Amino acid sequence: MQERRVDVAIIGAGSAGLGAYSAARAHTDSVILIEGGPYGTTCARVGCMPSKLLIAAAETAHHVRDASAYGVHIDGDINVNGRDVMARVKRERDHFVEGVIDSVDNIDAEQRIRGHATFESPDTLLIDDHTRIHAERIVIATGSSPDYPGFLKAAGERLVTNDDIFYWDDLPESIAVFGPGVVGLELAQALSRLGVRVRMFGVNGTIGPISDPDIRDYADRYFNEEFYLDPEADTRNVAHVDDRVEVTFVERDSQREVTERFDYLLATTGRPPNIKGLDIDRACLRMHEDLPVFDRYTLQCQRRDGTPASIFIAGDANTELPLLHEASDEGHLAGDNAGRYPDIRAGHRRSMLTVVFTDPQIATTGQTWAEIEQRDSDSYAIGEVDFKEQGRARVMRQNHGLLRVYGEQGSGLFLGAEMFGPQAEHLAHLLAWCHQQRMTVAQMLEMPFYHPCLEEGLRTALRDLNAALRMGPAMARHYMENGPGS
Ligand SMILES: Cc1cc2nc3c(=O)[nH]c(=O)nc-3n(C[C@H](O)[C@H](O)[C@H](O)COP(=O)(O)OP(=O)(O)OC[C@H]3O[C@@H](n4cnc5c(N)ncnc54)[C@H](O)[C@@H]3O)c2cc1C
Ligand SMILES: NC(=O)c1ccc[n+]([C@@H]2O[C@H](COP(=O)([O-])OP(=O)(O)OC[C@H]3O[C@@H](n4cnc5c(N)ncnc54)[C@H](O)[C@@H]3O)[C@@H](O)[C@H]2O)c1
Repeated sequence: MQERRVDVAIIGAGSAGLGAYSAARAHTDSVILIEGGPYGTTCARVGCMPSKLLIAAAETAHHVRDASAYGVHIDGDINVNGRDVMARVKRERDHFVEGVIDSVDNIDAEQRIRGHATFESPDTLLIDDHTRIHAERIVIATGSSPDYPGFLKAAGERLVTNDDIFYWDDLPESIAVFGPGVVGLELAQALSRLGVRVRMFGVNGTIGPISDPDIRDYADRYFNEEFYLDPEADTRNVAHVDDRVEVTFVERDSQREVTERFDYLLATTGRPPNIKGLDIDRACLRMHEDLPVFDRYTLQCQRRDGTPASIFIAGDANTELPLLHEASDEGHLAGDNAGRYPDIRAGHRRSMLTVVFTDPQIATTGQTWAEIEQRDSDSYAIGEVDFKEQGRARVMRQNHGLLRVYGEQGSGLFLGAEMFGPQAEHLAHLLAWCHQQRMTVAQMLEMPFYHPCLEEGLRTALRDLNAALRMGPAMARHYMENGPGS
């Protein structure tokens, strides 16, 4: 067994771990980055990037199919070639992975090590059975992994997760998707638009990160126009039959028990943090529901007696906001604090922003409806816009969706928003920036709004909210002052 002594050890060379490495290096050369799996990060290999590549192909197929509605007729059959689709997904994915691997290659070989890390004590890590690392400070940046309930294992080899599908050479004919969360919705709609027969099953009625019931119901109706989605499914059986998957379920509308066969069962039922495999009990940390207790501003964990530990936790591993930009921010913060320990600093945390790349997109920012409705009912107000009559959305045949904005009575502060709407990624950024600047709804309405743009829909929702806050005039219907459809 080799023995090493370092100032800072970082477990995991994903997006958070790489950020932690560069921040810790600003304080000391005595840093080691430990990776137990392949280099390349979850985001580039099996996450953000390949999923967006598959969605890009699906959007293209969708636009081509929709072209005749504009009078643009594409003669002949539209042929989605699954092998070509997957070849591009993998080629571009590999390009992104190579970029990450290049940056890892630039790290001094002495400062990185391959192998699975476990705690031997609060300041000692074992790397497989070949190295013992004594580290003054440790950053846990081990990410998360797909997990699924036991009954899905009956699908045998036909059970797949996001770790598998971006290695496919071709598209399947059919797929049953369990879990209408963020991963599931993006993949189910993309596969459906690429011609795959999709059925999607949930358990508790939730759809993605939407907590606002009006938006959830809208999204439920909309997705069901494209593919079968039952967010509260009654699944009776899953079996592996003739090298396919057989799912028996109660069909949503007919309430009949139906048995259908699929090529694959895709489990997108959540991604718990990679904490269990760390022998975390030997780190002697204070735990809550199997996770180390940590401070979100410093990412520092606590010892069992409640005093600060020299262990930090960043990225999906801490489960707070399992998103790429948060993993990267948290990695830098944890690495900086591990480097400067014990003189640690509170880091800047941004306003919450999530985007789901379905069509229409789902986005949330600031406080969610679930947080808002915890308040006294007379302390907030809600404004909304339905995109059905929104001018630019109608021009683009993207006039579907609902945007709801929340504001504080008395102060007029903008509190947050949830939306299911066209190009919501852009509207959500504007709203997140206003939220972080702590703007009032009235201040937001003082900003320029170009015509004809989707942002005019946002202005309608803000005017509606300002009126509900009793800080602006009541909404006028068919108000044409700002141009048609605004
Ligand atoms: C299909 C999919 C689509 C996504 N799309 C988006 C998106 O569009 N936008 C967005 O913001 N986010 C998206 N995400 C989420 C985003 O990918 C993650 O939040 C982000 O990659 C987390 O980074 P991380 O560094 O915490 O984890 P990772 O990148 O997973 O890094 C953790 C690393 O730790 C290693 N490791 C684990 N345990 C050990 C151990 N004991 N010893 C040594 N090494 C270990 C792992 O091998 C891994 O390399 C998506 C996720 C998925 C699955
Ligand atoms: N666009 C993005 O930013 C993006 C894309 C993908 C993933 N991510 C990140 O990855 C995280 C993990 O995503 P995820 O979709 O794996 O998890 P998730 O927690 O978002 O969704 C899991 C879904 O599975 C459902 N579910 C649980 N048990 C089930 C069962 N037995 N049968 C059917 N459904 C069941 C849950 O109700 C939920 O809807 C997200 O929280 C997100 O932060 C982000």
